Amino acid sequence: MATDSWALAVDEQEAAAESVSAVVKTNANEEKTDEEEKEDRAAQSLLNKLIRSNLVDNTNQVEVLQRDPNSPLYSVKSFEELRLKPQLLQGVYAMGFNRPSKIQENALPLMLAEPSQNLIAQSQSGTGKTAAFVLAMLSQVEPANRYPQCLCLSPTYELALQTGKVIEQMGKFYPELKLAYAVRGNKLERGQKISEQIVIGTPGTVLDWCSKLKFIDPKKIKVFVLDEADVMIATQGHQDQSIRIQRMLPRNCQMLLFSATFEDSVWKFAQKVVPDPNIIKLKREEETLDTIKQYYVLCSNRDEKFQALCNLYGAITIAQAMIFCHTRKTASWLAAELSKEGHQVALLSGEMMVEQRAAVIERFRKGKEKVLVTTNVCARGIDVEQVSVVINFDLPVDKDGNPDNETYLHRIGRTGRFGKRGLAVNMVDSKHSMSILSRIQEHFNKKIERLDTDDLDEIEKIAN
Ligand SMILES: Nc1ncnc2c1ncn2[C@@H]1O[C@H](COP(=O)(O)OP(=O)(O)OP(=O)(O)O)[C@@H](O)[C@H]1O
Repeated sequence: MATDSWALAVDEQEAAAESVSAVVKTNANEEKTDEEEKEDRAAQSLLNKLIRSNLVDNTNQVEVLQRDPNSPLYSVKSFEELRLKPQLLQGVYAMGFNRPSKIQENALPLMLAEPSQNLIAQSQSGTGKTAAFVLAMLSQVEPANRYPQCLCLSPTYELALQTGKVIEQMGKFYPELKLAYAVRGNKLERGQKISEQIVIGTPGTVLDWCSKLKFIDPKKIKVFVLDEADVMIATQGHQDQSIRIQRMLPRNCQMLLFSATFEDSVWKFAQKVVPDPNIIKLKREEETLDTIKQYYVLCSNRDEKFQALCNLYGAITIAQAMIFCHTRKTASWLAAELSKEGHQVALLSGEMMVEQRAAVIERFRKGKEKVLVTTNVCARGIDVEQVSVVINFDLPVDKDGNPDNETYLHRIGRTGRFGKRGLAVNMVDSKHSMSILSRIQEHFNKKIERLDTDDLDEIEKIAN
């Protein structure tokens, strides 16, 4: 154990603490993990929405499986071709959209077809799913009718608000159109009926409003949207509630389900809530290590790692860099030490509120800081395109201490589109982390070269 790294020791301490509480409260702990996972994914999703300034392009193939082979699906190249109502077209252009995104050009003709079609659609975050289903809802709603006709489920209050904003923006040329939020804390008087035409909310409250409290007549719903299905199913409760809501809707109600990822569990859930679906899948772009120069630096402890990082600092700050640590504690420590050395660094940490995190990322994106210190959990799913240097202050490992190859690839890989050159430096400070590095190297079959940070010529070499 003496040769093991500090990070490992921290890991072990944390794991030990976790197992103690697990023994004390097994069931509660399981629920908490579930809840934490949901919060983590929901926060991530919200963060992406807050920091996203435009559409994420995707050059990969779209897979379309149509329910009715006799109605060929052709994708549209312009919003005009969709024959949207004039107010909606106005709304779309007012938002600055010139043409449909890939998922929109495939999904919209299907969602707007007569008779109505059900759809399960998967496409990575930021590709225009929200705008797609908002257009579908707004196309079907009849503003003159003062009762809920479209129902949209979101995993959290904050995500519901974000979708609500899109509905408001896109529907702004329909002055009579109103939106209600079915979220905890939004209390209505008993016996009241909702007059808003679109209701967006979280499953628990929507279920109460449809059944117990009868604020909504589910039989009048024409379009049912289940957004962020992958985030939604991270909580068992949400799945059951969504299914119960779906069962109350009329048979001819259009059911639409959207998800950024499509693991088996999402697929199973999707099939339960969307009968006879058409399916559209847009694959995520593959990341590769082909254009990345990978190095490792051999150290014997955390202080040496810090020293090596300081030696490298001039070279890495030619571009923007992200430094990954295993724990929040290390990240905070490192950011503080770098600041003491006079370096301007930003810290992105799990303790921060989502809004604070979004602000940190925004500043970094604008180049206000050149170095961002963070942990993996925090940075998962965040694409900061201009980052070309990644330092693994701690190598990515899974819960069992094995190499986490997927995270390694995600941290330093590049998609075809951003195929610029990049640099990755891995800090190794024990036999254990050396063995992790070897396994990562073997897994990707890509050589990771040794770098001596005391050798100025070598540092010069990597900087160019
Ligand atoms: N056709 C378009 N043209 C230009 N911008 C668009 C278009 N459609 C959507 N956008 C913009 O692109 C960004 C991402 O879109 P959107 O939020 O709909 O993606 P999403 O796939 O729903 O993401 P998530 O999975 O995070 O919910 C938003 O800022 C949105 O305003």
